[in-house]
Amino acid sequence: MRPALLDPLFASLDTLPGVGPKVGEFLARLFGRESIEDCRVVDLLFHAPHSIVDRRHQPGVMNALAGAIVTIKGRIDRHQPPPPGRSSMPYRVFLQDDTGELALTFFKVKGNWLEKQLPIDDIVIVSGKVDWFNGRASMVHPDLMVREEDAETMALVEPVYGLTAGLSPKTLRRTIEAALTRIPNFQEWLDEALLEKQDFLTVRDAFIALHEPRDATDIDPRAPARRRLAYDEFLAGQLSLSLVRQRLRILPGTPVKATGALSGPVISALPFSLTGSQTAAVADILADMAREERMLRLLQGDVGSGKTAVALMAMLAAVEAGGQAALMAPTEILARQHFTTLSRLAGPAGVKIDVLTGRTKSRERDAMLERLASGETDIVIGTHALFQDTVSYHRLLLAVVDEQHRFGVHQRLRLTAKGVSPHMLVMTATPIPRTLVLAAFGDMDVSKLTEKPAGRKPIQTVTLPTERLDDIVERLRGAIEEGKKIYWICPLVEESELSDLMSADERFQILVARLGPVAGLIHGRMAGPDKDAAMLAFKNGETRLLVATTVVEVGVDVPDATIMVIEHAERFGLAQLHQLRGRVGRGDQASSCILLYKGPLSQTAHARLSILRDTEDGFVIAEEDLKLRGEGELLGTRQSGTPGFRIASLEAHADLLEIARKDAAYVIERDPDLTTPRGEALRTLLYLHRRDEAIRFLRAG
Ligand SMILES: Nc1ncnc2c1ncn2[C@@H]1O[C@H](COP(=O)(O)OP(=O)(O)OP(=O)(O)O)[C@@H](O)[C@H]1O
Repeated sequence: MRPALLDPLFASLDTLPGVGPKVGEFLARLFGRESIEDCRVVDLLFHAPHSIVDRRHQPGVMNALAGAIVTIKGRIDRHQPPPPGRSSMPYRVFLQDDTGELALTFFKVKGNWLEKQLPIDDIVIVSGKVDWFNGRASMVHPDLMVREEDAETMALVEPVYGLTAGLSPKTLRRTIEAALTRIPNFQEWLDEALLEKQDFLTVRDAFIALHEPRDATDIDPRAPARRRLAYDEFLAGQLSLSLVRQRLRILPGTPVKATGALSGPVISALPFSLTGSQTAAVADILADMAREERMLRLLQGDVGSGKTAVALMAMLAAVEAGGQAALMAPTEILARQHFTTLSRLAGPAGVKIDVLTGRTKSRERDAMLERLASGETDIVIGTHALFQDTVSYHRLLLAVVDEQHRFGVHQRLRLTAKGVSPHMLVMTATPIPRTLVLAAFGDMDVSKLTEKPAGRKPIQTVTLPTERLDDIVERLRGAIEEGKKIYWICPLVEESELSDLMSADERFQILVARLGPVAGLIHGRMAGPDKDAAMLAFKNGETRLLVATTVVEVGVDVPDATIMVIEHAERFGLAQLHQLRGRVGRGDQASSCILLYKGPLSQTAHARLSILRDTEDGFVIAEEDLKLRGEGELLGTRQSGTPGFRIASLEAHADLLEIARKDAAYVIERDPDLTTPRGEALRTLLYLHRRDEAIRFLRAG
């Protein structure tokens, strides 16, 4: 049971003042959750600021750098409302300081609030982003405007947070401030000696310091508050992994003897022969599965290296031994794609396959659950719906978890907690650095697919500025006429006033207007069946160009798609670009990838794109990504930190990971059921970091 002391932090977000349905929806989107019901107050605490606004530094208008957020104190000189009847023109208020003039620019101004708030000759302090145009400085909708006499009320240093369209910085900050008041006084779960040695803050102080930075050094991952929280995050992860391993040792596995009765015919019907790496991985897996001990193996393979075929061979072995296998995919699209592929490959051999996702209708679902429970179904594919409490298996011998790069042990834990003890194969895309494997999975056996299937041609990658868009569209017209298939990737779905990113919707309209009805559209906010239809139309060739967001990033397999255009490539993380690009070059035709960027590029962004242009080796890319991200440039939405961690970063906190691993081992050895006072406190830690599923394994849980 979760300690009562955590209740205020695990209350739903809408228990915080100012969080209604609208703000709730924005926050859910910010945290990547379906709805506000899935968000807790504690989520806000872990949403760390990525920079600060420092209003102590007031450079003067003429010294303000374009694009920088600056604070300027000056006298209001004059107002320039839009001419009558031209309300779409901006309202400008001119402010002067010793160095020059700044135009405060406002759109859609109603009433006379500006005259009241910024009367002529008043001295005011404004803060916001400065733009330069023809030697004139302007600031569009300042973030802050206060009169000189109210200056004390102004926060001199403010944290800046990642936002989502519609959510204002002010609202988010107010909500986070409210969340901070809910932090209880925790019983310390760290060892006294470690606290002293590392000079760690208490958890409560660390959260407060995280959200109340006093200067830029407080934003650095090495800041004391972040180190404390990162350590806790690693410790919670390592502890829960150790608890699982301890449990795994207790529950024996069932030895699985592959007979070849199914895999034989399936292999001979494959349209290709397995690569050496695939064969070796299959051999490793079958050897593990034949043992009494349960398998816990990681299958790593670069994009397009053919992990699915390996997983299929393992699943067939389970079926041959009279059992069942489950394959859990990270997304609905992928679950359905696996279903189609595996049905095609294994269906003819008489293997019964079902697909179960959150979207499966209740009647169909009931029938499916019955088939699973009776053992009629051999292989079930699905999303996390597979491991809900209502699902019971006849004889589950193997669980394959296709994690791609959503690392975490949660689903695996849930499965083990169901009392079944299948062998476990975890698949991840992109070779990931060893430290990351350790952080995400603990010590696991690893098989790697180092070879690409024969006949693959290198993907020709070019980087081009957005200005070349028209040429590209013309070239695509030619390519479509030749029968080629093209992905066009956009970063966001919605048109946002705050950003100049081209949304998928908007790009789709433009491309249809230019190229005709050959284009399709797919994005995360579409209804499930619409997504399927869009994918299918592209697969079948009814559409030849698929405008997509990153929903196609993981696993999507359309082998005859050969061209990919990625818009705003500079905004994606390297590993993510590698994943995206991996959607082409999956067949024997030559493929190309066009990375469109909007300049000017920062040095890091430039380096990032060059690496991608120069190599297709996922391992090199992953290592470089880790190195480059360290430069503090927060590009890419999900790739901006270490996957699966909210504060901890392997790059900045590798030393802490090692300590946490030892600490966890020490605890488990002496207090395997977490019953000592420290053990009790550590349970709170596990809940706080949502690693509490491990607690169910404890005898006194
Ligand atoms: N040995 C092989 N020879 C030729 N083609 C193969 C071989 N193995 C798999 N393929 C094909 O290569 C493509 C990629 O395989 P698969 O979808 O399993 O990749 P993956 O490793 O899951 O990659 P990603 O992570 O990019 O999705 C598929 O179209 C598959 O049919």
